[in-house]
Amino acid sequence: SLCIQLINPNTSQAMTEVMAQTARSVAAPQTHILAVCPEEGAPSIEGHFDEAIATLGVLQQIKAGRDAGVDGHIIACFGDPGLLAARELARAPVIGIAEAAMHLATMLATRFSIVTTLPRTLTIARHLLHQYGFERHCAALHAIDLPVLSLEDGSGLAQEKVREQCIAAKKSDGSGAIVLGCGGMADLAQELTIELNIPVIDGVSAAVKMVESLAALRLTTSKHGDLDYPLEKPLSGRFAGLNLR
Ligand SMILES: NC(=O)NC1=NC(=O)NC1=O
Repeated sequence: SLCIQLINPNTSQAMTEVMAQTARSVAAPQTHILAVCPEEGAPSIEGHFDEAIATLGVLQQIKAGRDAGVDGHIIACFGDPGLLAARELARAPVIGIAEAAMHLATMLATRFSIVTTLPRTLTIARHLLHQYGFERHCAALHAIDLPVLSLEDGSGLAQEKVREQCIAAKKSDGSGAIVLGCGGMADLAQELTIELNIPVIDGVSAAVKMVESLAALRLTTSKHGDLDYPLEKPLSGRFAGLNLR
C-alpha cells in the first residue's frame, strides 16, 4: 500500500479537509492520504510574502513525512511554494498542484486557461508557467477576484464565480481545457468538467495520480546534482529541526 502526504501550506483546517476528501475520492484503494498543514503560518496564501512564510512550514512537513517514510508528497497550494527546496529535502516524489494540473492540461488540449482567486496571484501563476515551460500552452489567466478563504465561507459565492469564469473562458479563450488555480477549488473540477464538457482540472487530484504513477514505476526524486540532499551545516534555532541527520 502507498502513503501520500498531502500538505496544505496554509493553516486553514477547512481547506485541508476539502482537499483531503477530494484526494481520497480519486486515490487508489490501497493508497492512504495523510493530510497535514503547518502548525504555524498564514491562514491563506495570496502573494509572494505569504508564500515565503508558508515555505518554512512546508519544509517542516516534508521533513516529518520523510521521517515517517511516506511514498510521496503533494504541495497543495497553487503557487507550489517551496517545491524545489522540498525536493532537496525529500527522497520520495514531491508534486506541486499547479505543475500537476498544467501537465495534465497539456496532454488533453493544445491550449488551457487558468481560473484562480485574487488578481495579484495571476503573476505567480504566470511565473510558474515560465518556470515549467508552459507559457505557450496557456491561452489566458482569469481571477474570480475573491480571497482564497471565500471558498470556505459556505456562501457558495466563490464557487459560482469560478463556474462563471470557466464558462466565459471556454467561450473566449480558444482553450480546450481549464486549470483550477487554487487548492480550495479541488472539489469543483468533476462537476464543471461534466457541465462544460471540457476537461476542468484540479491539481490535487492530478497530483495524487502522478505520485501513484511514479511510485508504480519506482521513480523517485533525483538526488544527483541540485536536488541532492542539502549540504550538512549547523542550522540554528527554529531551523535546527530541519537537519536531515
Ligand atoms: N492562487 C491561489 O489561490 N493559491 C492558494 N492560496 C492558498 O492558500 N491555497 C492556494 O491554492
